Formats: sequence, structure tokens, C-alpha cells
Amino acid sequence: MSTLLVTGGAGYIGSHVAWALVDAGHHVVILDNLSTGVRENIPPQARLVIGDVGDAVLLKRLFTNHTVDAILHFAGSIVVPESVENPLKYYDNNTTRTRTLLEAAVTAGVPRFVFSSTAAVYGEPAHLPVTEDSPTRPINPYGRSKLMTEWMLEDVSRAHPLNYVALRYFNVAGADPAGRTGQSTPQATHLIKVACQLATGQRESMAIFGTDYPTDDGTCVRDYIHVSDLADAHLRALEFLAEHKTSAVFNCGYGHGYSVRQVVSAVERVVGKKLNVTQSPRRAGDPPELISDPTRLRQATGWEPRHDDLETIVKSALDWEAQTRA
Ligand SMILES: NC(=O)c1ccc[n+]([C@@H]2O[C@H](COP(=O)([O-])OP(=O)(O)OC[C@H]3O[C@@H](n4cnc5c(N)ncnc54)[C@H](O)[C@@H]3O)[C@@H](O)[C@H]2O)c1
Ligand SMILES: O=c1ccn([C@@H]2O[C@H](COP(=O)(O)OP(=O)(O)O[C@H]3O[C@H](CO)[C@H](O)[C@H](O)[C@H]3O)[C@@H](O)[C@H]2O)c(=O)[nH]1
Repeated sequence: MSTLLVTGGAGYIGSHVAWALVDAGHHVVILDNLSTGVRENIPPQARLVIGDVGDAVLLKRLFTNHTVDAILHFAGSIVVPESVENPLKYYDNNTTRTRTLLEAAVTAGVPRFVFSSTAAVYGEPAHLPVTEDSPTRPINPYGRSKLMTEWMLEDVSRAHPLNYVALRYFNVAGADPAGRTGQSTPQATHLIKVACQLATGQRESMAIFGTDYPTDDGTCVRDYIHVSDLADAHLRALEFLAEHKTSAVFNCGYGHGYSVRQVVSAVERVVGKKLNVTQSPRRAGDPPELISDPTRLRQATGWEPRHDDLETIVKSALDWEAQTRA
């Protein structure tokens, strides 16, 4: 039976995709070192191998034991400000270890690879919305570490029979509407997660990082995509690879954005109370505005969002917070 290898499948996005793959009847093996991932969020039908994507010996064994039809590569380090403080951690975990994974994949003859890339590869775009052909000029080590991986994939796919789809996620938020998994990282830094923790009494306060950006209300604007729509994009990417036998890069977002203040207001509306929100200086590495143009993903794969509504996203994230506290 052919297997889909999901690296980082115990993490926030990887676990949603693992559930979507299992729901679609795929055989899933998850490789995760549980550095930020949570075992309980994995579907019981998936096999968990605890280990590191940079462990060549483990990878060799894994590819000998399983006929891997595709790798979905989520494993990595994801916090932009941490990458500014500790760039080598990011070049190691995101770039070097992915090189090891790619080498093992090429040796084993894995034909397909789906990569979790990021809108951070665009840096501070001159024109919005951002298309896949917009210049890639990341402004932080996180974005650079991911762009380097895209370059590796481009070169590897030219030299070897491996096709890839790099999905450039914009801001991922929300949780599985069925409540099977959600964002579980205790030290989460993402805006919607932080605001939901505050709304459910798990934090005393939160800060808006920067109110002097050149945007309508002075706070940063992001294109928030519901994690279930993003999970569906991965299934579409697999179909695309199987059908077209070529490689591609796709933006994953809705094509419109919300400011930090608008997100905070949406959480306040959904919970029906004011939140204790302070203002603080800009956070290092934050571009003022990022909005995707997702046309290419829609046209090439038939992807259509089903949860494109900020309050729906916030509500699912809040439901998850409430459930995990219960
Ligand atoms: N969350 C977002 O908004 C966002 C946006 C753009 C891109 N991404 C990318 O999506 C991917 C998943 O992000 P997430 O939000 O689910 O993060 P996450 O931290 O919840 O998940 C990462 C998973 O990878 C595992 N992991 C990390 N390093 C590993 C290694 N060396 N070997 C094996 N396992 C390892 C962790 O234990 C965790 O389960 C990342 O590659 C991230 O860069 C996320
Ligand atoms: O407590 C908080 C948390 C965040 N923000 C602000 O909210 C916005 C969104 O911040 P997030 O941390 O939620 O997300 P980022 O835009 O920094 O980054 C996310 O999306 C990027 C792509 O756009 C990368 O892929 C990255 O992995 C992922 O964390 C930023 O302006 C940030 O400064 C606050 O004001 N207060």
C-alpha cells in the first residue's frame, strides 16, 4: 500500500492535513520530533514515528519500510521574531534538515513533495495582492530559510524525477470544525491564538505590536486563511502532482486582509466582551501588509474556500481553546 509521509504531522497545520488525508482514505505515516507537536492531535489511523527529519539513518529505514508516494513536509521552526534572534536555528531546522530529507527522498525515488512555504518569502511587497511571480525578498531569517528550501526543491526537481508543490501559506488560523485538532502550542505567538487565549482567561493581557504602520488604522494587515481550507489545498496539491507531473508554487490565502485591530474586534464581538489589549512598539521582522492573490491555486487545482469569514475562523479557534481547557 502506498504511503503519504507527513513530517511535522503532530503540529498545528500538519495534524489538520493528517486528519484530512485519513478522512480521504489515505495511509498516513507521521514523522515528528514532538518539539512543538502534540501526540493527542494525531488521527489514530495514522502511524506516528517519533524522530527528526534531519536523521538520515531513520529516514533510510522509513523509506525501506514504506513505499512513500508523496511527502508532505510541515516540520520546521516557525516563529519570525525567534528567527531574528537565533537565525542559525532556522537555517538548521528549516533548510539543512530539509536538505537531508530531500536527499533521502531522492535516493528512495519518492516522486512527489508538498512543501509548507510561507508568505514571508515575499518580504515587504511593493504591490498587493501578491502573486507567485512577485519578487521574493524575505526580510527575516525565517522567510529566507524557507526560500532557500524552495530553491533546493527547484534544483532537485530539475535534476531528479521528483515533482513538488510549494504552498506559500499566508496567515493560518482557526481549528478543525469537528474539534479533533487545533493550535496547541503552549507558547503560541500567533495573533488569533493569543487573542483567543486572552478571551478564554488563559492570559491577563495582550499587546498590539506597532500602531504606526502605513495602514488604515496603523496596525499590520494580514490575509487570514482557515486551517481547514488550507488542509484542502494540500489534497488538491497532491491531485495536481499526480495529474500533471510537473512542479508549481501556489499562494494560499483568501485575497483580502484584516488589521490587528480588526482581528481583536472580531474576537471581542464573538465572545461579547472587551479584551485587555495594550499597545507596544513594532515587533522585529513584521512587514506592514501581506495579501495574497490565490488565483493560480484556484485555477490550477479547483480549490475553493469554504470558511472565508473572519468570525467563523475566530469562532473555531475559540471553540478549540474552550475545549482544550475543559
Ligand atoms: N502557522 C502559520 O501561520 C504558518 C504560515 C506559513 C507557513 N507555515 C509553515 O507550516 C509548517 C507547519 O507550521 P505549524 O504552524 O503547524 O507549526 P507547528 O510548530 O505546530 O508544527 C511543526 C511540527 O513540526 C515538528 N518538528 C519541528 N522540527 C522538526 C524536526 N526537525 N523533525 C521532526 N519534526 C519536527 C514539531 O514538533 C511540530 O509538530 C511550518 O513549516 C511553517 O513554517 C506556518
Ligand atoms: O500578540 C500579538 C501577536 C501578533 N501581533 C501582530 O499580528 C500580526 C500577525 O502576527 P502573527 O504572529 O499571527 O503572524 P505573522 O504574520 O508574524 O507570521 C505568520 O505568517 C507568516 C506569513 O505571513 C509566516 O509564515 C509565519 O510562519 C506565521 O507565523 C503581526 O502584525 C503581529 O505583529 C500582535 O500585534 N500581537
